[in-house]
Amino acid sequence: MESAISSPLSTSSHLLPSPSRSSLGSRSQSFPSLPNLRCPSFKSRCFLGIPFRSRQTQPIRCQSSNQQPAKDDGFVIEDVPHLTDFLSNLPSYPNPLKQSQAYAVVKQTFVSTDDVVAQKVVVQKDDPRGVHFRRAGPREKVYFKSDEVRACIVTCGGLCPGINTVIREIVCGLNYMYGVEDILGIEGGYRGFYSKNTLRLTPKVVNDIHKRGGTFLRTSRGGHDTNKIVDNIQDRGINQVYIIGGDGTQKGAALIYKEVEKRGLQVAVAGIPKTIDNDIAVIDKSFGFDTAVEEAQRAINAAHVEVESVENGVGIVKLMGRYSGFIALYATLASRDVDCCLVPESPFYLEGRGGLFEFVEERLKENGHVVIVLAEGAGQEYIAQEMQAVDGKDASGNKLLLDVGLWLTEKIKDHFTKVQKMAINTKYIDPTYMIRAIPSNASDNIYCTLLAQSAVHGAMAGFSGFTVGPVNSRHAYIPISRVTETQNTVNLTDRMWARLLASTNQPSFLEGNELHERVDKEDVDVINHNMRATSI
Ligand SMILES: Nc1ncnc2c1ncn2[C@@H]1O[C@H](COP(=O)(O)OP(=O)(O)O)[C@@H](O)[C@H]1O
Ligand SMILES: O=P(O)(O)OC[C@H]1O[C@](O)(COP(=O)(O)O)[C@@H](O)[C@@H]1O
Ligand SMILES: [Mg+2]
Repeated sequence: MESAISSPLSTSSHLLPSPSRSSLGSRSQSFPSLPNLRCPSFKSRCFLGIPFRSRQTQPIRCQSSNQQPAKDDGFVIEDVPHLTDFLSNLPSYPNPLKQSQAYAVVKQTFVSTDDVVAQKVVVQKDDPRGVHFRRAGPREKVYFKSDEVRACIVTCGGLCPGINTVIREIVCGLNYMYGVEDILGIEGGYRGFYSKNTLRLTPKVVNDIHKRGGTFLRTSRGGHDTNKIVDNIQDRGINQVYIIGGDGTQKGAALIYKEVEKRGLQVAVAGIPKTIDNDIAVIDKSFGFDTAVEEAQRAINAAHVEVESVENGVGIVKLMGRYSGFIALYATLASRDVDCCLVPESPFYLEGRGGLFEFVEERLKENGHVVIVLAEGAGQEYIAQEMQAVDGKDASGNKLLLDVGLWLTEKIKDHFTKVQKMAINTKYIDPTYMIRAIPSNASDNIYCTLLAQSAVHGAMAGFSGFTVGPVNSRHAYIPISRVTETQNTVNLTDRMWARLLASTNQPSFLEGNELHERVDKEDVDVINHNMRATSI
């Protein structure tokens, strides 16, 4: 690999020529006719004659660079920063992948600088073209010499199947594709930058780690100190930082990027989104989610076997999902043994007509047993009202949740024995840590590989302050702020939730037209948010 990098580079005939970044000629170009459209963080940039939009600006309608009126078709790019935004004279080099045997027969090794991924694929004829993200993948030019790269990897937040695969593939991707040999592991999350020694990572060291659960680099909550971290990055001569973690971690990554930019350092900061809850916005799905849904089947199956074997058996399985009930929803749909699924987005109530107790009673009479799956964030307001618990937080500032599974088990037990005078058999299963701790399955492993490689290509190409992930199945570079400003939640007005209701035939816990009235008034995200906050 090294010799391939240092050998003279030839342009393979199979490579389609793609315009270089500078040939687009518009990164630092201003638009005299549109003086107010400057984007503070990305400067004034243009793509196919259309300025990029930052989060601070409104959607832009513009003229092309030759001052011909551009077609106003509502095309918007939400682009990621590039090192040349603040280091204008940074030299670039031909991508060593040009010499790669693996890519020798690939029709188009490099992603065209013009390629973008549409956020919305279901559209109507007259809709504006909408928001797009830069397509991920290798670029013809890189902004780092391979032997000058000193990369580091850090993992933060809770565990999730697949973290080790991402670590492994970043190391192998950097080494095998780009000939990078200097890769450091930061131990124990963000605080490891300034409180621990680093680990040397090589393909050999990480060879088998994808077969294990957890994180080879260990993790932590809290301890994010931007200045100390960036001081450390600077002191160690690190110039590529790969940060694997959830929404909290990505917020931390954005602060690191901003500080790096402020100090004018040639450091690429790449975020790889991790969350078992699947609550990261914009991307299709987070890694480890499929594995978690699969593993949850074992807990649901165990609950079903238990309650089927006794009289009036009530099985309760609590799954992960602080604010988003995706694991509960998908695990329920996959299982077919679940009678009722409760998620944080959908309020429920226990007593009276249409309530959970009535439903449980009906199912017990009908089948002799019932299985309830609930996400950990479901019904929190309900429990808090009763328990008057103090608002606890973890080291990262996340609200500590009360155990809804235990609470519901007690409530059901109480109701049937004391009020209904009916003997029931409750079985409560909380498989959270058993699920989180397993290695990722085959499809998540492949997904993790793509994420890692996309991150490596992006950093080598000089992008920074970005998160990588699939948008409508195509990997894209997404501004970090886009994945941290909102959370992905189960949309009760989507067909997926209706599919669940149709499959379990559970009550919707919503009075008649209440939901539809709200849909008319507000947009879907607001509804989800309101539903979480509604007291029941
Ligand atoms: N708003 C924030 N700004 C900076 N760092 C943050 C922020 N929120 C969380 N972090 C840091 O990110 C790391 C992981 O956050 P946490 O919420 O525990 O997990 P996750 O990233 O999985 O959501 C912790 O080290 C925490 O200090
Ligand atoms: O007990 P821990 O390690 O703090 O983790 C519990 C939390 O971690 C999660 O599994 C994932 O949370 P993060 O993605 O924020 O790390 C949640 O579902 C759960 O509430
Ligand atoms: Mg989080």
